[in-house]
Amino acid sequence: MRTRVKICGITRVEDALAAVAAGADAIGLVFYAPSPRCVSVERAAEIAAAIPAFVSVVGLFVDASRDQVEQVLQAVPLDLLQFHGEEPPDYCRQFARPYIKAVAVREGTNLLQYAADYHDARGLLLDTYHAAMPGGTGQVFDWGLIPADLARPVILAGGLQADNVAQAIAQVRPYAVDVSGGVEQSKGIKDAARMAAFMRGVGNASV
Ligand SMILES: O=C(O)c1ccccc1NCC(=O)[C@H](O)[C@H](O)COP(=O)(O)O
Repeated sequence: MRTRVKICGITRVEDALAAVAAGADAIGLVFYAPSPRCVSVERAAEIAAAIPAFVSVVGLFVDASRDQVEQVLQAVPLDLLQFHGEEPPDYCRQFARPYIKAVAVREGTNLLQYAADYHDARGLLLDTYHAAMPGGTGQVFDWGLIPADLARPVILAGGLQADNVAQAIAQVRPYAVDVSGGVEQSKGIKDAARMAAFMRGVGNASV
């Protein structure tokens, strides 16, 4: 099965359409005010309305209040929620949407325990730990820290780009890969040629 691809941090309709044209399976919308990739609810609704059938729209939150998530859900037809902070399992499963849980990985992170705790997550998104940033770091982590027998689908993130994604897929064999900074021309502005090159990199992976 081809490795699925999510392109995260989309802020413009034209970038969303370019991601779809390049072959992305999902796009991510960031609802986290400190991020340079944060979108308003109005902009998110506009982007989501432009996405054709069979491409998923994922809403990313970082330790948001329940009310904030519900307000977004009322205005934006999200297919999936991505929780990118310290949200506990009961928080993640209270919404009428499936979710994926991001984990900031570093030496000592017990991924087997995360897989058990978030047993109903549709995937664990493994991203690079950074003391000051919850995500979008542009940095790779040590893929050797990922156990081979993780009980949830692995979505690999962190510093992926066209020239390392095939190696990442060959080594980790994730269900999906997630990219943001590696396909941008500047923060929040995607680059159509880089997205296409990234998709070619995924296609070149031997698994
Ligand atoms: O993108 C952000 O600014 C961001 C801010 C806070 C939490 C999460 C955020 N992004 C999540 C992601 O898009 C993933 O972490 C991303 O795929 C990995 O980013 P990158 O290393 O730039 O590819």
